[in-house]
Amino acid sequence: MTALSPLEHQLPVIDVAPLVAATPDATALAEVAAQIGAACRAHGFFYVRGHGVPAALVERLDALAREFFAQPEAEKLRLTMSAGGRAWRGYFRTGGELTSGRPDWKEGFYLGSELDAEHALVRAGTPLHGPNLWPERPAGLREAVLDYLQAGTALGHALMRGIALSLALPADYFAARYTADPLILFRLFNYPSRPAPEAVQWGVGEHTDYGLLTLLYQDATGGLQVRTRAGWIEAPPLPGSFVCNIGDMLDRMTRGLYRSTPHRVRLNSSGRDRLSFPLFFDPNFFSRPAAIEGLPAAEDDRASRWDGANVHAFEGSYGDYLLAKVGKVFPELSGTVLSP
Ligand SMILES: O=C(O)CCC(=O)C(=O)O
Ligand SMILES: [Fe+2]
Repeated sequence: MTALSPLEHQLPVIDVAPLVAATPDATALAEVAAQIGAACRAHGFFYVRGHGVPAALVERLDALAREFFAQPEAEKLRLTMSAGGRAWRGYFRTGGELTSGRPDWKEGFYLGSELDAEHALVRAGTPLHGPNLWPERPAGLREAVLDYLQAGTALGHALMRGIALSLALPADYFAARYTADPLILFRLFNYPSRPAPEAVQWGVGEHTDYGLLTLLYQDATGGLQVRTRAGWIEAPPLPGSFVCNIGDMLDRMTRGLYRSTPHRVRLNSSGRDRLSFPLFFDPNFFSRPAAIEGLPAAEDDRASRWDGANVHAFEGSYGDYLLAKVGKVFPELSGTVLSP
């Protein structure tokens, strides 16, 4: 593995304004699609700007999330994730998530599309679907999260149009098959600056994301690292942008052409909290992600994958894939959640 590079932006920065525009310009669209295609083939990671998510909304959510995490742990634990049942919503404390088999040094508040208790999927006990758990304080958090989910989901749809065009597919290729009703999961993370126990080496250990796209807001602290083909590089914060990365299902659908790229987060020793908010834009829970026709066969990359999985070979729905992963990450809950 080559040495880490200095803190500079090595990943491409793509202005996606033509994709989110109400009346897109065909030439500009083709140019953005080409940039997205090149970034996905080379890295599976890129920054997006011109995305249309208002800066004021992001700042509001950052301030409210900071206020939430600053509360005493006992207060946060009132919304503990175990109480959230199958919906996988709520708070888990620092050390409560095991991304790659070891505790991560972060605390998190786990959210997703807001479905009320009467929704048919919730009544049927569908895992990962349900009402969010909302704290009493800060009072504005619910509204800010819901606004952000709406804006982030719209951006996810726009980027998927760009990804379809970059593969010479119709712009609605993914929407027509997988994302008319996408699975949206969202987290507020805080990586505290306090020292971790010796056994804990990462804020988040090496992993890939499970679905289609992840849209990540990170504050000004830094710490995200990406494993490119040439070795680990930093993905430092770039104000006003989101980091976008490809998940396992897009790797599967493109037969490995668009790589689900491993990444991790350093321990935070900056002296202040590091906040990050990943929004996971994923295929519908019941859909069965299939390879796009006409692409060359995928290489078997199991040996180089963090989890040894073969994303090209599993059978079943996206929900099946996700539940198998999630049960490993939160062992405390797997018994309750995975039982019928
Ligand atoms: O916090 C970050 O910067 C990245 C988090 C992440 O990789 C994830 O939640 O999948
Ligand atoms: Fe991730």
